[in-house]
Amino acid sequence: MDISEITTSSSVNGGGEVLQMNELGFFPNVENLTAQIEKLDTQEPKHRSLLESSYEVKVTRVDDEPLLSVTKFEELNLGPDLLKGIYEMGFTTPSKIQAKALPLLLKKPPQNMIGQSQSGTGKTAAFVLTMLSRIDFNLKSPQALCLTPSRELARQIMVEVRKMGKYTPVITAEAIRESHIRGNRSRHEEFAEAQLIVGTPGTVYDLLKKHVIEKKHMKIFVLDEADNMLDQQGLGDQSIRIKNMMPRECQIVLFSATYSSEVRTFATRFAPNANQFSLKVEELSVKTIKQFYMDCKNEDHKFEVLDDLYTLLTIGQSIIFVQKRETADRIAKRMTEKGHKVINLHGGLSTTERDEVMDGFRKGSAKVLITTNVLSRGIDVLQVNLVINYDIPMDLSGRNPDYETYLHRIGRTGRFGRSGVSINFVHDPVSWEVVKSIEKHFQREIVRVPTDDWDVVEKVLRKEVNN
Ligand SMILES: Nc1ncnc2c1ncn2[C@@H]1O[C@H](COP(=O)(O)OP(=O)(O)OP(=O)(O)O)[C@@H](O)[C@H]1O
Repeated sequence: MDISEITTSSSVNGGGEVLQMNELGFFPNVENLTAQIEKLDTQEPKHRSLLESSYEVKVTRVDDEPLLSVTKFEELNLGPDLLKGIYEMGFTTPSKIQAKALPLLLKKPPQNMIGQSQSGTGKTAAFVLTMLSRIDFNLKSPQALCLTPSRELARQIMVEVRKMGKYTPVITAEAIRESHIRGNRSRHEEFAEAQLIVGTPGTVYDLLKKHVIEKKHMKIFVLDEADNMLDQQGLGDQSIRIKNMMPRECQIVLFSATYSSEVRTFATRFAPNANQFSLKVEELSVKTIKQFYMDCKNEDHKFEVLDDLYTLLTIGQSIIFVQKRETADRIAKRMTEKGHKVINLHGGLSTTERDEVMDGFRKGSAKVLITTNVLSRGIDVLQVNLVINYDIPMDLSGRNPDYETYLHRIGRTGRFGRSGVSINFVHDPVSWEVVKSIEKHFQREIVRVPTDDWDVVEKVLRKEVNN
C-alpha cells in the first residue's frame, strides 16, 4: 500500500477524505489542532454528574411492570446496616445504572439481569449490594458467587464488598490463587463458612469440583466483565461449567461496559429471561475521557516519545498498556534505565509480586504502571488521569482492532465523572488504520497531538487532566 496517501472510506471527520503523509511519518496532518481541541471542549460540559448524564440506556424487561428508577438508596428497602456501609463509602446518590438496575436486581422472586453501563459508572456497587442483600446471614454456607477475569479485580471487588458489608455479619472469601503461606485455617474451613465468594474462574471451578465450595445454597451468581467471561476463545468454557453447577433457581447477573452482538446473543441463553440494559455503540465511550493519538515514526520512536513525555511533562498517575508481557518487561527496564520510576504488572509475575505491585500503585507509591490486557478491565484507581496505549489493542491476527479492549483500557481513567486523557501511539499503517477504525466505530474523535512540540502537548494535556 502506498502509505503517502491513505483514503478512509468514512470517518467521523467526514467520509472519503484523502489523508496526506506528514513530515514525521505517515499520518494525516491535522490542520488546526487548537480548533480541534476547542471543538472537543464543546462536546460535553466537564464533571457532568452521572445521574444527570445524557447517555441513553435501553431497558428490556421480562415483565410489563413500569420501570422504577430510584433517586435515593433509601428507596431500595435495604437494611440499615447496608445503608450505613454505603454512606460511609461516600455514596450519597445512586448513579444512573444503580438507580435503574437495583430495583430490578432486588426484586422478589429474583430475576436475571444482563446489565450494561459505561466504564466507571458504578456497576460493582449494583451487583455487590444485590449479593449482600440476598444473603441469609444465619446460614453459614456459600450463597453468593462472583467471577471476574483477573485476581486484581477479584481483590478490588472484595474490598468493596467488605466496605459495603462492614456493618453486616457477612463472611467472605476470595477464591484466587493463593499468594501466601496459609495459617491454621485450611481452605476447606474458610470456604465452608463463607457466604459471599469472589474469585477467578479457574480457582473457583477447582474449589467447586473438590467440594471445597459448597454450591447447594447458592442464590446469586454474578459475572463481572461478563462479555470477557463468556468469550468462547477464553474464559467461556469455565464460566459455563461453573454456571451448570449452580442450583436452577440461582439468580444470574451479568455486567459489563461492552457486549459484542455475538456475546449478547450467547448471554441471553446463559441468563435466560433476563432484564436487559443496553447502550448504543456511540454512547459507549465516556465523554469526559479525551482521546488523542501521537504519530511515531517507527517502533523505536515510540519509546523515545514515551521517554520525552515522562521527562518533559508532569504527569499524575498513569497506566501504559502494551500487548505482550515481554514488551512490558522491556519498556519497564528501558524506562528505569532512563531514570523514570515505573512498575510493571503482567500474568508472568508471581501472585505475591502481582499483589505487591498493585497495592503499591493503589497507594500511589508508584505513579507509572506498565501492564498488559490483564489489567484492562475493571481496575479502579481514581487518581489515574492518563492512559497510554503504547501498543494499540488488536485481535490475535494483529491487524484488526479489539474495540472492547480499547474501551476498557481507556476506561481506567475518567472514573465516575472525572476527566481523563488517553493517548494512542501509532507507528505504522496498520496501527493508524486501527485507530481510525476505533474512531469510526465509537463515533468519537481521536485527535492528533504532535510528537515534536511539547509545549502544545503540555498545554493540551494540562488543560484536560487538570479540568
Ligand atoms: N453512587 C456512588 N457515589 C459515589 N461514588 C460511586 C458510586 N457508585 C460507585 N462509585 C465509585 O465510582 C467508581 C467506579 O465504580 P465501579 O468500579 O463500580 O465502575 P464500573 O462501572 O464497574 O467500571 P468498569 O466498567 O471499568 O468495571 C468507584 O471508585 C466507586 O467507588
